[in-house]
Amino acid sequence: MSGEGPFDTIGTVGAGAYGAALALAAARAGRRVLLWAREAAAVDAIARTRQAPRLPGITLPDAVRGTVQLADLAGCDALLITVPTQSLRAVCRALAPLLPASIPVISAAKGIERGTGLFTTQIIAQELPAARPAILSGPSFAADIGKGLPTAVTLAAADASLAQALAEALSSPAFRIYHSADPRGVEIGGAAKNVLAIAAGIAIGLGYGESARAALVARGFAELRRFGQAHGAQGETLMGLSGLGDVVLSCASPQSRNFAFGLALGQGRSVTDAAGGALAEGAFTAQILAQMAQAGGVDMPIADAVAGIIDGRIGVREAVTGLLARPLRAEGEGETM
Ligand SMILES: NC(=O)C1=CN([C@@H]2O[C@H](COP(=O)(O)OP(=O)(O)OC[C@H]3O[C@@H](n4cnc5c(N)ncnc54)[C@H](O)[C@@H]3O)[C@@H](O)[C@H]2O)C=CC1
Ligand SMILES: O=C(CO)COP(=O)(O)O
Repeated sequence: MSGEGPFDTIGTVGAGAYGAALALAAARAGRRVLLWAREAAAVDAIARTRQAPRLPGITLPDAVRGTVQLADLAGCDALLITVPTQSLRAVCRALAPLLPASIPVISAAKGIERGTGLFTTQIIAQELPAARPAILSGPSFAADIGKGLPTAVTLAAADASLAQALAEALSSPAFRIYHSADPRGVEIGGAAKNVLAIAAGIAIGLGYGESARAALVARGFAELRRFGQAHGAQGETLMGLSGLGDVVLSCASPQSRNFAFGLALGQGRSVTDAAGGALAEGAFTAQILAQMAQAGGVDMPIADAVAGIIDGRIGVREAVTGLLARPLRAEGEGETM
């Protein structure tokens, strides 16, 4: 026993696809859930139909209650924040005067903040200095969680006993949460895999085939590991669910919005309409990831190519030609993990 908890009531902040899915997962784990949404229409829909608008066809149990009042979250034992990375700071700032000290605040966003280069647990630490930040990440489509399909993710916090207690409180038979004391490793995997998924989508959209995709995924994962190593991530974290696991899922499935965004780019759609209104976190992270890599002397040609395409610095075919023209070298050169 860790002495943490009990985590009877969980607040989920953001009622998009993943917020609704994690609210449902927490309810299946036996928690009461308060689901905060910015949009009153989402809360109304949940009350009337028991369905969240962004997770259609999935019934939320009565243990999940919606609210538009941020202050209602003050009574929760832990929070799960599921708003996009670039909105996380604003949401934490609004929560700051409301939350009790030491409350665990778990980010489920997968990205890096533009302008600061901060990971999501660092944003939480800055804006909610009395809270205890954690991160939940790993291969898990909201729709799969919603349907109760088997899913496994990692929950990490600097305090290992907190990570374990939260993982136990939120796990259920079909939603298995492994725990870790390496939040940086977990959040790097989630952020970088989105950029790699865009690259994989581009390769398929261009018609380059499955062999090219496999090569890109393997070389992309080598980049992710180099970046992780430079930022103090543990090798086993990067090789685990939140790193390799999510790279495999997101680079292989058109269900991934990041992959679908890349696919549309490869098929000739413009950056402005390739996402089709869906959230592709990698489009917001690519540039800052490439900048951080460059500043730290980490070679990340695939992330750099994706950033160049999104910034309009380089065309899709030109970017791929550039990758293919790189000098051949020994596999594993410069990698020690
Ligand atoms: N959908 C999925 O399968 C998964 C999503 N994630 C991550 O979860 C995060 C959210 O993704 P989704 O829920 O899928 O996106 P979504 O687009 O379905 O929903 C995002 C929600 O955030 C809310 N929001 C945005 N800015 C806000 C702000 N400033 N204040 C308050 N609310 C705000 C929106 O109203 C919306 O309800 C992303 O970082 C994503 O990478 C992680 C794993 C799986
Ligand atoms: O992170 C995810 C699966 O683990 C969801 O991927 P997308 O955000 O690309 O849809």
